[in-house]
Amino acid sequence: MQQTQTTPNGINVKVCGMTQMSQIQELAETGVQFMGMIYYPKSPRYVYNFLKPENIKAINNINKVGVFVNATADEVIKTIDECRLHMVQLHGDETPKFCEKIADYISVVKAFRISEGDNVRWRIKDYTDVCDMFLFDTDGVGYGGTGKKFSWNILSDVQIKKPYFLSGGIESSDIDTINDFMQTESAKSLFAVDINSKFETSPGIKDMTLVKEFYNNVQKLHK
Ligand SMILES: O=C(O)c1ccccc1N[C@@H]1O[C@H](COP(=O)(O)O)[C@@H](O)[C@H]1O
Repeated sequence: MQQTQTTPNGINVKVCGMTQMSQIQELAETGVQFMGMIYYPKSPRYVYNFLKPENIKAINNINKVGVFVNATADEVIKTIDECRLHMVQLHGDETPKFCEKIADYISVVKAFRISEGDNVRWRIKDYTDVCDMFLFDTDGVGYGGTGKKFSWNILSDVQIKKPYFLSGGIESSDIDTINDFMQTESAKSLFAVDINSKFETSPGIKDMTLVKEFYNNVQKLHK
């Protein structure tokens, strides 16, 4: 079976922090383009607390994104092979050199945890030539999955030359704001929205009714 096709004219959806095989299958059947699994042992969504590599490897009907935080290159590469990942999201303090090394093996999404007042242009500049995509999340305590809302206006006036994921505390009620954002210049390279903790009943367990409703609403949006 083929993994999910991405959306050419609208935007894609990534559901991150998946830990339940039945929910992963439900996502794939719904048509959701990307599902993320957290390979960070300190996260309550650490995927190996729930699933074995051989079970993850067997999933072949949705794009599988592995989320890592300051892992070694050996760990990342071993996991790519063990779980047959399609993409990795580097969500820690990885250097451009590290991203470049991993990009020799697989598509790399570099995540930036951004605070108010950050110079986004400066933060991304050394990564543009060594990554495939970017992801923008909110800075906060810990590395991610905090549910803290990202201020999308931080991206205005920044020319982002890579397709990017918008992330950080996105919830169902954001659909109109996403629509408005999609009409702006900043959304030219917007590739996907990334949802996580705001769609959970507990860490790693998604409210699938809420997820499907959000996905269906996003499919109706166009730039
Ligand atoms: O979800 C986690 O536990 C996590 C841990 C470490 C790094 C990243 C993590 N998740 C990523 O965080 C963003 C935002 O999530 P939220 O919407 O604020 O809950 C999301 O992209 C996940 O990929």
